Amino acid sequence: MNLEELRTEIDAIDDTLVNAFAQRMDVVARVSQAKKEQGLPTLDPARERAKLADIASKLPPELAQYGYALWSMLFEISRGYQNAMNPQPSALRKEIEGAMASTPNLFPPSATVACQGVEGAYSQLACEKLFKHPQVMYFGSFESVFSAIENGFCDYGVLPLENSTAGSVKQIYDLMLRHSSFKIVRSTRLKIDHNLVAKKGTKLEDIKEIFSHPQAISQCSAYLEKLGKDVKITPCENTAAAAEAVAQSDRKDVAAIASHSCVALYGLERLAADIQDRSNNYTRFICISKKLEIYPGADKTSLMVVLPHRPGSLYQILARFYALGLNLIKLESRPLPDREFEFMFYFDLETSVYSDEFIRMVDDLSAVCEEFQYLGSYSEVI
Ligand SMILES: O=C(O)C(=O)C[C@]1(C(=O)O)C=C[C@@H](O)C=C1
Repeated sequence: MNLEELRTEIDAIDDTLVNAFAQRMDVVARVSQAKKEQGLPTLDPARERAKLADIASKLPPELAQYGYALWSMLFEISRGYQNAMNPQPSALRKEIEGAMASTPNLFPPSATVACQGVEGAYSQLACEKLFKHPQVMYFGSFESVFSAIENGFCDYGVLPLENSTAGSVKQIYDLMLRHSSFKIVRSTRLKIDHNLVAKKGTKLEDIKEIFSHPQAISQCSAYLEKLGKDVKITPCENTAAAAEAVAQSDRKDVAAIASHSCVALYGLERLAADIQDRSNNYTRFICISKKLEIYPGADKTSLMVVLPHRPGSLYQILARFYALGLNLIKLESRPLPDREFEFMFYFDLETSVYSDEFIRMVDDLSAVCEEFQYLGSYSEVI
C-alpha cells in the first residue's frame, strides 16, 4: 500500500473519531448538567482512574501507554468544557475577589518587617526596596520569619527565593510547604554585588579563611577558586552575620563575603569589589503576610500543587495553563518529606488578576487538582 492509500485509510478512521468525539462531548454536556443538579464537582478522580484501567486492559499492551495519554487528554478537555459551560465560582475565587475589594490601593510605606540575619543582610536591602520606611526586625532563621508573621509579631516578612547565578533557595520552598498560613503580597529583584570585606589593615594575601552564606559562596565560586586551596571557606547563617563575626574576631587573616553596606556598618575595609561570577547577579525576594492582600496591578500568581507520582500528573496541570494561554515563569519541584514518591510543584504564572484567564484558572484549578495551595497574586518591584 502506498502513502496516499494509507492516508485515505487514516482519514476514514479520523472521520469516525470526529463523530465519536462530538458524541462524547454531547454526553459530557449532559453529565455536566446532571452534576450541577446534584451539586457534584466536575472532577471525579476515582471515575477517571477506573476508566484508564479499563481502557488499558482493552488495548494491546504495546498501545496501553498511548491510550493512557490520549484518554488523560480527553478527560482534561471534558473537564475544561464542563467548567466553561457551567462556571462554578470556586470558594477560592470568592476569597480572591474579597481580598481585591478589601486591600487598600497603596502598598503600606511603613510596617514591621521580619528578616533573617543581622543588620546589613541583603534581605534588609530588599526590605528598603519594598517599603519606604520599614521597621526591620532580625531573626536567626528563615523559619522564625514565617513564625513572626503567623503569630502576628510582624506585619510582613521578606525572604530570598531565587538567585540568577546560584538558583533556588531550596530551604524557602521547603518552609513554604510546612507553613500554610501565609500569602505572598509582593516581590522584588535586587542586584547583588558581593564584596570581600575584612578588618582595617588586613591584606588580601594574608587571608586564610573566608566566611559567608552558602549562596554567596556559590555565587563567587570562580573568585574563590582563584584564591587557591590554602584559603578555607566556611559557610555561615548569613552574609551580614559573617561580616559581623569578622569585625568581632581577633584574627587578622579572616574575611567575609558581604554587601557593601556591611563595610561602614561593621567598620570594615573592602579588599575586593564585585567578586560574584556574573555581573548580572540578581536575587528575587518575596514579601509575605499573614492574610491575603492583593494590591492593584498584581500580575504574578504563585501556587503550590501536590501531585501523585504517576505519569501525566504534571502534564495535566501544564496542559491547563497552556490551554488558558498562561505564561509559566517558574517551576520548582520538591519531594514531600512525609509522603513517599510524591512531589510538591511550585508555579509562578504571569497573568493579570483582572484577566478572564486568571479567573478561569482559579476556578479550573479547584476542579483539576486534588490538592493545591494558592500563595497569592502580586506585582514585582524592579
Ligand atoms: O463521568 C463524569 O463524572 C464526568 O464528568 C466525565 C468525565 C469524562 O470525560 O469521562 C470527566 C471528568 C471526570 O473527572 C470524570 C469523567
